[in-house]
Formats: sequence, structure tokens, C-alpha cells
Amino acid sequence: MPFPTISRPRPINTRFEHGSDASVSLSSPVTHKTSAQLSLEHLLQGTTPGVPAQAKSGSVSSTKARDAKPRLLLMGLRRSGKSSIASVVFHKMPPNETLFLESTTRIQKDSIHSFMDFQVWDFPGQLEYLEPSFDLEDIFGSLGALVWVIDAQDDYLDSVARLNRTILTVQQYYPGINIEVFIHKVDGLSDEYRTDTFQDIVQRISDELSDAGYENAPVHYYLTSIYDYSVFEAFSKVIQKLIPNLSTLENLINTLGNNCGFEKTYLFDVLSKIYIASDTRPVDMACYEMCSDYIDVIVDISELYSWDHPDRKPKGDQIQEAESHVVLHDETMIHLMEMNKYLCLVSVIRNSESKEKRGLIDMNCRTFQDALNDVFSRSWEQDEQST
Ligand SMILES: Nc1nc2c(ncn2[C@@H]2O[C@H](COP(=O)(O)OP(=O)(O)OP(=O)(O)O)[C@@H](O)[C@H]2O)c(=O)[nH]1
Repeated sequence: MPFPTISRPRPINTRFEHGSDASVSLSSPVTHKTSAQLSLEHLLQGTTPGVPAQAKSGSVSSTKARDAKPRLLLMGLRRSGKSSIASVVFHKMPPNETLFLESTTRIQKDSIHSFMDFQVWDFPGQLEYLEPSFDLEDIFGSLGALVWVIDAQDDYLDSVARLNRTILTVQQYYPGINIEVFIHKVDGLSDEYRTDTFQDIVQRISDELSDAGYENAPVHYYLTSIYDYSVFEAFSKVIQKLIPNLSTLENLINTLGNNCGFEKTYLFDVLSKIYIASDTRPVDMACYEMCSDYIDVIVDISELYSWDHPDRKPKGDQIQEAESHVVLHDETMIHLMEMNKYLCLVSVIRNSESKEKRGLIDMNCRTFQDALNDVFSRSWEQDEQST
């Protein structure tokens, strides 16, 4: 196998900046935001649904609304796997170590500063958030998505009933809410049992909601496990729904892919390895896994060799972004290019003619990089003008 070529051993951003705390006001570390990041944040705040008066048990100051970041709520019964999902996806915890996680007793609020800022709230399974003592606006205001985790290895009837109660209460005040159901821990189930469980859960939820008069509820289902890539894939889909310019990004990636002969392309958030956009060809888990693993390789190599060596002399102008490709034993080529502080583009190329045209690939990826920053900054400018 040819050795991977790395144009510039400089670390692509390898660290999420987390502000983890359990109080309502989140402490954000000082970070320098890119205009793309700022524009997304701004846009997302602009799209936060308005809150009807019934939902508020107290008044919400305009400052609070302005400071709100899109929020992902992780809910479900006790021991369903919520904290494990948050730890594995956002804190790089090895799945086996989740065995030692203690039960959550207070809402865990995690501020994620990446290509866009958002929060992940991990709810204790036993919390009765629908009781009148809880302020629905505090919990569901500025909501990006409600992720409901069901333990598929356990009896799930209680979980389904509680989810339906939550949906029926919350949708009265926040009708546009995204409800994402993770049918979780499926690693322990046979293929057949997995499919049956999936169908049964979907059927129960939709039947009960229809019986309660809520037809076509916006509920999406995913089979997940922390022991494979499925939870990353599911989180990718959840996060993508929060990205206002997703279709533009997909069009750009499609155009890039067509021009360069890419079989599949993913735009990854480097640290979480959630992909925020991809081309619109069918999902290919094997490709996704390969690309995701390749990021680890490059990050590791970059971390090992990118430190400032006093005796190292630059040989001419250096390109700003990390770039690398590798050709595997089956002649598949993986190409990676860092786009900005948080994002990198990883493509799979199988067409032998396309592999020869590396100059073209580089040039097109750079054009894509400009367009990517343009997409974000343009919406930022528009938002600026309208305020
Ligand atoms: N087999 C399997 N076990 C999992 C998976 N995800 C989580 N677990 C295990 O499930 C147990 C409970 O996980 P937690 O993440 O603590 O569950 P939780 O929903 O946060 O629990 P509370 O904090 O009590 O609400 C742990 O022992 C995890 O290792 C999975 O995908 N597969």
C-alpha cells in the first residue's frame, strides 16, 4: 500500500471547546469564531420558533432569547444510554468506558463550540419535566431537536408511552419541533429482531399519536449503537436538520463530486466526526466508516509531527490547509482536505481516470472551499443587513 502523502503536517483542529456545566447560565470559553460559524449561529437564532404565551410560566427576556443556542435535548428512560451517546460522540469516550458512567442526577448542559455553536442537554431519566413546576420554555425554547433514546434491549412500552406524552404536550406550543427517536443498543439484537423491534416501535408511536388526534407527527427513527458508527450517522442526520444552507451545501458537493469523479464525499466536523453534509448519492456506511477512520489517521499524524521544530526550515510557501490522500489495496483512493478550523472534506474515488487528475481535484476542492465560506458568509451579510 503506498504511503499516504501529507502535504503539510499541521494539526487540523483536534479539539472541541467544551463548556460543560450543570447550571442554567453556560460558561463559554473565549473562542475566536469564524464568520462562517458566526453566520450559522446567527441564522439559527433567527430561525428559533416563536413561543406562544401559553408555554411561558415566566417572562423570557429578550437577552435570553438572543443568547440562546440551538439545543439538542437527550431524553428517555433511565439507563437507556443518553449519557453514553453524548460522551462517545462529543467527548470521544471509548464505548467500553460508558459501562462505568453513573446515573445522571441533574440536567447536564454541554456547550459545544464547533462549526456552529449548540448545546447538548442530557436529562436524567427520572426527571418529571412535564410537571407544572418546570418551565417548558426553559427546556424546549430554542430547541433544535428532541432526541428520545429508547433501550431496544429492554421493555420499551413505558418509554414509548412517555415519549408520546411528551410529544403531545410539547407540540401544542412548539409545533415545528424535530423529534428524533434513537432505537438504541441494537448491537445486542439479531438482524431479524432488530427489524421487528424497529417496526413495532414505529407502529406504536404513530398509532398512539394518531389516536390522540396527531396525524403525521414529525418523528424520525434511527437504529443506533455506541459500538459502531450508527450513532454518528444518526447524529449527523439530526445536526444536518439544523443547518439552514444544507441544500446549497449538498448541491456544491454534488457539483464537486461530478467534476472530480468522486464516488462519495462527506463534509466532516473533525472532532465529533459527524458529517454536516454529503453528496446526495445513497448512504454508504462502509465509505463513511473509511472516511471517518482516515480523519483519525491524519489527526494522529498531524499531532505527532506538527509541533514547531526550531531547526525546521520551511521549503517555500506552505499551503494553509492539511491535505492528504491514500490509495488502498483495492485501488480505492481516499482524499482529505481541511476546509477551515472545524471542517474537512473527505472523498472516496474509485474511478481510475479520476485518480490520475490530482491537480484538478486540488483545484476543485479549493474552489469548493471558497464557495463553502461564501455560503456561510453571504447569509451572515444578509442577516446583518436585515437587522
Ligand atoms: N450494549 C449497549 N450498551 C449501551 C449502549 N449505549 C449505552 N449502553 C450502556 O447502557 C448503560 C446506561 O448508559 P447511560 O448512558 O448511563 O444511560 P442514561 O440514559 O444516561 O442513564 P441515566 O443517567 O440514569 O438517565 C451503560 O452501562 C452503557 O454502557 C449501546 O449502544 N449498546
